[in-house]
Amino acid sequence: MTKKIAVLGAGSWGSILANVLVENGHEVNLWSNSEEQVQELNIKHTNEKYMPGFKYPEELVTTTNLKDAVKGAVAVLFVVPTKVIRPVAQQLVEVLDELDTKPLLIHASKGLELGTHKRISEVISEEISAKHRSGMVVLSGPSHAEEVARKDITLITAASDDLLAAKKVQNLFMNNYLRIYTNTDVIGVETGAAFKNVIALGAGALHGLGYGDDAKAALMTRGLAEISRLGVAFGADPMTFIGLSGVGDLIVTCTSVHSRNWRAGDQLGQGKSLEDVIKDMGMVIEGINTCKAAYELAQQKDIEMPITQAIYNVLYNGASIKQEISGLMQREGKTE
Ligand SMILES: NC(=O)C1=CN([C@@H]2O[C@H](COP(=O)(O)OP(=O)(O)OC[C@H]3O[C@@H](n4cnc5c(N)ncnc54)[C@H](OP(=O)(O)O)[C@@H]3O)[C@@H](O)[C@H]2O)C=CC1
Ligand SMILES: O=C(CO)COP(=O)(O)O
Repeated sequence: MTKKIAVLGAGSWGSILANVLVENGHEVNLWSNSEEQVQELNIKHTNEKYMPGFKYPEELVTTTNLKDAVKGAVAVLFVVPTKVIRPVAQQLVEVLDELDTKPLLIHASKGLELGTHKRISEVISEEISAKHRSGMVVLSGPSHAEEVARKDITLITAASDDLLAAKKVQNLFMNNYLRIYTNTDVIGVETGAAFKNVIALGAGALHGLGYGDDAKAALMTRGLAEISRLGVAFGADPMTFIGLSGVGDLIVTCTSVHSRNWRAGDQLGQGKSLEDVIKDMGMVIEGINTCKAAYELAQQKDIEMPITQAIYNVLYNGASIKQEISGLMQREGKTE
């Protein structure tokens, strides 16, 4: 049955998830913060900055008016960078109050809020109370917009404390190339999604420096140990980290040329400055802020996270990547 859905964020992932929903027969309003992008999407049905060469369906409606986008929507999907989740939620709650509606809220972003270290669903729930929403679901897992755009096979997770709400999201998004699994470990799914971006920066850096597959496997394996350690300290179920939003997303982000985090690390490894990497990427590199949040949390909770600390030193203290790798290798011998 056709449902009206609002998608907030017209970047690579937001616009492609909106495309999936249109293909699944839903009425979709995509909210953008740029009048120029709205014109491009509504008239030419393209989004050259974020998804070059892709043709969007004519049925997709893009607008800068949040109220128009949300009016009548049974679900609202956040797909904006983590750093603007709170201000966007603050804008949305005003509109929901005015419209007096209570949609299902979904988010597909990956990160932790800087400063508070809160998970994205926590930030949204803080700004939009139960009075203005009918549920909160996290959509996450190994998925690059570029591959979903060409209908490659992709499997992801819909996580919620409320299994019925997760099942609704499963039904909205599932089709013959996108398969959704439900999950009730929201903390595990969100922390796995956030922290894998930090390790992906490291995987890219190893590639940029010319290291091989042994080093990549080592980083991913010991990186997963750090992700699980910190996630469990948040209250996650350790088993979640061997699922799609854990090792699944770690694999795709540490090995794919589509990953902005991997590409950023690769360029750092080749000697480009962080400032230039950010400027030239033109898209969000979530791992940079998440690394700071993860580093601070590890310090606060006294959790051993040597790889995260090394990446933090490179990003925030101007340390040399080679020296950090050497420091990691010279640590005293450990039991696995
Ligand atoms: N790309 C992917 O394959 C995947 C991405 N994700 C996650 O999805 C989230 C979004 O990523 P992605 O779409 O790739 O990012 P992009 O950098 O491609 O796009 C971000 C979009 O958000 C918009 N935006 C930024 N600030 C605001 C604001 N205040 N109000 C409204 N819109 C705003 C940007 O607009 P502007 O052009 O004005 O900057 C841009 O359209 C991230 O957390 C990412 O980790 C998850 C899975 C896959
Ligand atoms: O989360 C992603 C893949 O699952 C996208 O990763 P990047 O943000 O590094 O492109």
